[in-house]
Amino acid sequence: MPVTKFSTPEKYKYQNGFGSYHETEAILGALPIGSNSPQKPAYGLYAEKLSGTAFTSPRHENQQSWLYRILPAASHTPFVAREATTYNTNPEGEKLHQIPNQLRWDPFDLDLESDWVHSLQLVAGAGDPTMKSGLGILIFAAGKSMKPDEAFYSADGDMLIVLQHGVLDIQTELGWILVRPNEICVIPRGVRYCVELPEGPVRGYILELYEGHFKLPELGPIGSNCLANARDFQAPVAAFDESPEGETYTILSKFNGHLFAATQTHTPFDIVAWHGLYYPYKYDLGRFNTIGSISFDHPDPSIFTVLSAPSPTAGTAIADFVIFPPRWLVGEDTFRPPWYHRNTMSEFMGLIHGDYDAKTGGGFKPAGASLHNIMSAHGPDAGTHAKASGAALLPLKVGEGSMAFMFESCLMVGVTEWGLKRCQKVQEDYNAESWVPLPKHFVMREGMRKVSNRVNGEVARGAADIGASVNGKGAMAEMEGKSLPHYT
Ligand SMILES: O=C(O)Cc1cc(O)ccc1O
Ligand SMILES: [Fe+2]
Repeated sequence: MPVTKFSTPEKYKYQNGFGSYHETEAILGALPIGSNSPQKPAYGLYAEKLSGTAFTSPRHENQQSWLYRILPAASHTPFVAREATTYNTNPEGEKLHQIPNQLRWDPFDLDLESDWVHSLQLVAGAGDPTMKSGLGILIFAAGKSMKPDEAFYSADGDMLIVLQHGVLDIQTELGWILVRPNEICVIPRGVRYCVELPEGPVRGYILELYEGHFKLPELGPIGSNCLANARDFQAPVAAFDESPEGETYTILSKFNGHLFAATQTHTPFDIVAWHGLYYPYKYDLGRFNTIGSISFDHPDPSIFTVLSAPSPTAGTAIADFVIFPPRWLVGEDTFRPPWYHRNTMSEFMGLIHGDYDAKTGGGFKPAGASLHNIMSAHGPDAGTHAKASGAALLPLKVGEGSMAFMFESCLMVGVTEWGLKRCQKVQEDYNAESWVPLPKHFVMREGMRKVSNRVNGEVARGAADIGASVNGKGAMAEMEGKSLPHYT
């Protein structure tokens, strides 16, 4: 018998705010007042708590929600393993390739045959969901809606979904979320959902965070606004279905990367009201208030951080989600693209649409990806360098119609067999196309003196000429009366 959905027209309503305590009811009076678990909740509903952090997690990190539903989530048959030999999104099950090479992938194919659950492919990862450590990077490409009698959840982590193509209409236990191009959404660990594809095939990237939760980055001297503003994050309002007699529903669980299924005779989408801090949300990347240098030099890309999942080390993220939106470049006497770089963090990049200003050679395409792992040298390709070092430095808008992004992690990211081989998208000529052609411009000419900076404690002449303070005094004095070129 086909499942009938009785969702209310609340489908496209949201409540705004990041980390806000939300409360919502689809029937007036369904939320208890002044207590969480009354002896008899209104309308015969059951109260159920969904904990996203330990009970004893400090107040500023504690995330949980109270749900008021027709039947508790526990009312189902035991889970049984499904597709045990074929389904694997687990870094432990796959042999991860830890390699120092720069990697770049051609666009991942659309897949018309798969639904959301079966479209998930682990491309890279670090850590282990059983230890709640690390992260997984997945690609999804689906062409079919999940069945209306199915719901899926991941016990492994919070999923940050970066949509590259299509539209996701996601029915979650806590309400509906419509994800459109240039929007992202986060579905927390354990929340059950069903993905419908109202406009055909979808494709994109997922960062699954096995530990902690995403936060807005600190703003430091930037002040109290800019980057992603809290009010632009949108959480669903409660919306529920009722289950007609005789229907069976399947709950699919991703548990340590493997798939399990249980059945129940009532819809999992039966939450009439909820309140709390643990809920799915979406964000339109177009609302990001991008900031940058208005004088000289290219700042660190951390100024483009949308969301950050901190590690216990201050300022060091298990994963940062960073975007490169359209923006003005006005830097004077500045090489404007990203500098050449080796990083203690790993950098996985993707492109939602348009071009990325560090790679103009055409090899980094929408729906493709790149990985510059820990200390893997990278930077602008030869063509970009030639163009940018000779360009007239007029104000320039870059990235018009573009959106590149980066998952940056303090962890060494391993690449799966699928990511390295089976997907057949790895570009063999990435280095050869990008950096090997870089010409050498330096020529040792007559009149250029090789000096050592410090000879018997005295400042060497060559260093003083460029204004370096070699012995902590003296050299800067020579600068007096001179100004740096960008202020002339
Ligand atoms: O393209 C990259 O590698 C990402 C990146 C962008 C930037 O503006 C500065 C540093 C950096 O790693
Ligand atoms: Fe980089």
